[in-house]
Amino acid sequence: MKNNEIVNCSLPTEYGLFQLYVSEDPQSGNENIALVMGDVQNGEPVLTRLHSECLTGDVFHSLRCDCGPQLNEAMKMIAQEGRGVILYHREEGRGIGLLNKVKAYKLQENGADTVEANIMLGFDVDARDYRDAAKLLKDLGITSLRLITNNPKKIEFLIEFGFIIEDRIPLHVGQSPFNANYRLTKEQKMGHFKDGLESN
Ligand SMILES: Nc1nc2c(ncn2[C@@H]2O[C@H](COP(=O)(O)OP(=O)(O)OP(=O)(O)O)[C@@H](O)[C@H]2O)c(=O)[nH]1
Ligand SMILES: [Zn+2]
Repeated sequence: MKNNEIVNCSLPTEYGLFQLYVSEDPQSGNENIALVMGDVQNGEPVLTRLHSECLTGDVFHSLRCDCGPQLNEAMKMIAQEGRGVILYHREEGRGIGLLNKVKAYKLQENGADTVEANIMLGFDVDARDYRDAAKLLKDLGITSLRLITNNPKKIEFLIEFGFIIEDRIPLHVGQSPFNANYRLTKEQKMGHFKDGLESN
């Protein structure tokens, strides 16, 4: 089996200097993305954010979700420590893609919650597959993590994939009246940890 090609360059950001790594899966052609700061191969647990792509939140500052502030906060936390990784996982809309996420948003405007909307469209509640992203993390020589998340499924997956999760760090940002139902559904129907879904 052919190995992934991995390229990198430096990426100065508002939060500090990261190294941008991009790998391409030879079978699927999918690109995987990691922003790395500091020495992440020295065996110490690495502060890590496995961030699911959200064009509307990450780029357009949408208040329908909490993704944009979560990404910014995670970059800030990593910059403060001078060490860590953002894995930017390109499975928009919990894996259903942007077009279908917009269909789901439209259904939500007529009363469905995020889970019901996915089901009405014929999708799993959460269609994400983290394997490619986790592979890039392994390729970067990382084995042990302090994971920034409110989602227990990400922890379960990474443990199954062979990582040691030394700690979980909740995120407390991105709350707005526009995403109150979205956060409530994550807590009540998707099992997300409550601590990060409320303001600090
Ligand atoms: N299908 C669908 N996807 C959504 C919706 N709102 C946000 N998303 C996507 O959900 C993903 C983020 O997932 P979340 O459940 O908010 O959070 P998480 O990444 O699982 O957990 P954290 O690590 O705590 O942030 C992004 O890919 C968003 O595009 C929605 O209403 N429907
Ligand atoms: Zn979002």
